[in-house]
Amino acid sequence: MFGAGMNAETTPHCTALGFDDKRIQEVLSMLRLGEEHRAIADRIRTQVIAGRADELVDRCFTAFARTRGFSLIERSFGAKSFKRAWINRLRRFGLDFDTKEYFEERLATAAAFARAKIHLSLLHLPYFLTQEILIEALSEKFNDRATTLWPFLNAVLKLTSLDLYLTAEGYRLPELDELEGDLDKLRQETFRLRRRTSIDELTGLMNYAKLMESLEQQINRARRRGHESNPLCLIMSDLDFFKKINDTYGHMVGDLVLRHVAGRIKSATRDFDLIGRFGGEEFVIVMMNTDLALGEAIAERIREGVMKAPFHVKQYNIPVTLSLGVAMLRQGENKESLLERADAAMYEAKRSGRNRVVVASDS
Ligand SMILES: Nc1nc2c(ncn2[C@@H]2O[C@H](COP(=O)(O)OP(=O)(O)OP(=O)(O)O)[C@@H](O)[C@H]2O)c(=O)[nH]1
Repeated sequence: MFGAGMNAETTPHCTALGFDDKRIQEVLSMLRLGEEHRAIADRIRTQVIAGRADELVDRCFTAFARTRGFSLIERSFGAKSFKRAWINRLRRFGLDFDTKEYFEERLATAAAFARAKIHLSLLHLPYFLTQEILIEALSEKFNDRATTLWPFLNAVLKLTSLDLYLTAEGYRLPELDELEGDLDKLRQETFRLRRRTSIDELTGLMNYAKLMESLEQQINRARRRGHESNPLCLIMSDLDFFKKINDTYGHMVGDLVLRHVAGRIKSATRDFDLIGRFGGEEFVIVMMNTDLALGEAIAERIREGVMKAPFHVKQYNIPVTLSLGVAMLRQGENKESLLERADAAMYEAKRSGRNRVVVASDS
């Protein structure tokens, strides 16, 4: 609202528009407003405005209230309170113009008007009218004695310029809000897209692309740090006779089974192991700082975790087992070769009866 009171402790509009102490000083020096204007503004308040603020505003308020667009001010802020605020602001003319609070009040007022979609020129008008009132009142008081009058007129012009400048700045705030809102939406969209491109929607595990990217990164890391001290193991696991589950209970139940299996694999592994859905009913686990013996133990734990109890899906109890192949990264080996060896070990587990772990030879 025009001239409404404000909370001196917070200056959010100043902050949003970058009006820190340095920028405030820049603005004041641009307008050549200095210490001497404090004293002049003081004299204007005490010698010209004091006791006459109502009358001075009254002189032009009726005409102002007839301007096109005033009804918008009336609707948004109320004509009476707008007038009262104008009078209060006149009483405080130029008071503490070099403080953050002064800037904040004008910026906040302008932002409120801009948000109410009231045109900037309509808010500029009371400042121009205030300027006119004061020039008239000063001319009357000093009887047009130019040399005495000039410093006062000069202060009135500069302080009005400051108010107009701050008003125009404050009008930018809704635009910034909008930009910030758009940025927020963009961030959310990016986040959503990133999730969609890296997460398997059914199980919440990494999808194939993300899994491959992470595997590549971990292999490079293991290479940099040395295979000996940083062994890397990979498990390829595949549900046994999953086609039968789909055929018996339907594809939707099959999907839920896959989701439950993913959950049990997660519980059987460590927080820092990487788990991904490799394809239909195949899961891959990448384990850093894990040698073949430990890799095998974790694969065993996964197998037992899945087998230990049937999955309750809808009204069915569905037993599921996994076949798993484990391979450890060899010196100079790439991800394709590592995956192939783990896959071959997994097929070996299938061939030799399923529901078991086979370890690929590391030599
Ligand atoms: N419900 C569901 N089924 C899938 C999905 N992806 C693959 N499948 C099914 O998984 C089954 C895999 O069957 P097969 O490759 O013959 O293997 P299996 O029946 O598990 O037998 P073994 O692997 O030899 O033990 C097929 O019926 C696929 O349609 C999926 O996302 N959801």
